Amino acid sequence: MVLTNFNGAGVGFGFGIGCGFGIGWGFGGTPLNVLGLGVGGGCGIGLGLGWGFGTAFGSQYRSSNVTFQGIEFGHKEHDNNSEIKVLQKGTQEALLPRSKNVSSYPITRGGSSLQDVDRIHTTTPFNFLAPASSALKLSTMAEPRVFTLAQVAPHKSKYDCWIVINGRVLDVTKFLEEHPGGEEVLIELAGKDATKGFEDVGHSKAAQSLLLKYQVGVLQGYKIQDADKDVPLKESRNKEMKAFVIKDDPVSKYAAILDFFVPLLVAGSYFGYRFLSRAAEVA
Ligand code: HEM
Repeated sequence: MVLTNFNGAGVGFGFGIGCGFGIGWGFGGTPLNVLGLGVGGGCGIGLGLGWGFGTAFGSQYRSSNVTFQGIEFGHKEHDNNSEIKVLQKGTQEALLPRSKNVSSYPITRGGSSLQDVDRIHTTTPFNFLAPASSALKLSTMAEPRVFTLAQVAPHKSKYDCWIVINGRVLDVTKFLEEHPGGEEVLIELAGKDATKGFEDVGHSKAAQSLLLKYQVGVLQGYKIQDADKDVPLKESRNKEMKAFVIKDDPVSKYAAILDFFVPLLVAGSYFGYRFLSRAAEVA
């Protein structure tokens, strides 16, 4: 669970006769479903129930899972049992256990024992996370650009941020703000080999597929397997995602609605009761 602070438009209730200010319950954040303390000013009508608009301040607990292109990113346990499908020359498919790191398949150090491996497909629909365009760019590249660590090292700022993961040289400048783990970790490792950090976190398969999107070359001493030009590359089913979407916890949404209406009901009943008893007295 993650605590999120918000400050958004709110609705407050004021009690009094005539005009007055009230402190009550408010909604804020986007979408307007977050409960917080609201401060509102309003004029009383009739029995003096005042409504006002103000600002709501508060905190909301949300699930730490994030949704990216409609897919929930969790932790590595999510896909521990899944398998990786590796297409080999021709149409034959081979299944490899998940325990092997997907990012190590298409790239091997100093020549490879996986000469027949052409391209990675996953059994989960994560292919489209690395858009076809970038996969195409990589797989059809005659020779990927080769960099030494010394050449990667100068790209170490927030505005020009490269890291190396499993021999892939990645330009993650545009990914910094989107990274669910925060931009700081990436900036800290900018210009360096971040393989250990990346693997220690236990990134999901989806995260590993994302690496392809940011690859600009390979580290000297590593080699990308040739892609099989006969296998057509599928176009991305989804458009490229611009931002992460925080998935709201449905429970807190209902709780917020309940918290909003219960006080309203109580106040309504009280003023209704007073109105009726006064009417009975007059009669
Ligand atoms: C291009 C490289 C990277 C990509 C594409 C990437 C992607 C992601 C994604 C998609 C997540 C969400 C959780 C998941 O699906 O695993 C995540 C979480 C995270 N990443 Fe990365 N990441 C990268 C590099 C790194 C590096 C180098 C570090 C640190 C050394 C790091 C640290 C973290 C942390 C701390 C989290 C949060 C984990 C949590 O919520 O428990 N990431 N990353």
